[in-house]
Amino acid sequence: MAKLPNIIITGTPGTGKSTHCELLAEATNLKHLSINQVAKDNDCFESYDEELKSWTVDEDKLLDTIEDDVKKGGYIIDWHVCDIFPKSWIDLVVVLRTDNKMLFDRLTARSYSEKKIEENIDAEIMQVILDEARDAYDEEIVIELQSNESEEIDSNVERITAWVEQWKKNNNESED
Ligand SMILES: Nc1ncnc2c1ncn2[C@@H]1O[C@H](COP(=O)(O)OP(=O)(O)O)[C@@H](O)[C@H]1O
Repeated sequence: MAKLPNIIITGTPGTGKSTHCELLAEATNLKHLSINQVAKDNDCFESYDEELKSWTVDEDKLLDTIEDDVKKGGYIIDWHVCDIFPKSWIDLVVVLRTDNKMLFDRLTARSYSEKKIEENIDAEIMQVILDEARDAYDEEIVIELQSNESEEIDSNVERITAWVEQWKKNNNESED
């Protein structure tokens, strides 16, 4: 069977991860793996933060749950945490970035608490996730893409799709 790459689409909540992942899954034959959904379906939650109204994920259990599938390749991993996946699983890391004002509007529309909005906006300003991605993976596989306008969604998806096609050519030569 043809080999397929694994891609992480990451970014602060509201930057457009799930929107990009859905379109990318349609454009390629990779599968969208929403880590929030996997954690819910497999009871990978550890503790609940009342103030932030969010769950902490049991990362070991989560990795055990997805390991056999993801190691085969062909997944688009959708999560705001990017640095827990073993380097050997991952071929490309896309970090989505959004202007603070737009991100504020998107998070407000989600009716997040003031504290949760503030924490996320601060994280975006400090480029926390981009730095985590750069620390965890080789520099050349981490790309930063802007996600402010809807036209950018299309061009980002096109660009990543082209990357997938090239990866497939480079990694399945002997099967042609
Ligand atoms: N590049 C963009 N331009 C315009 N709207 C966007 C863009 N990216 C995301 N959105 C909108 O922002 C909201 C959050 O997007 P979503 O994909 O759910 O983000 P995430 O999965 O990162 O939390 C959605 O309403 C989506 O339509």
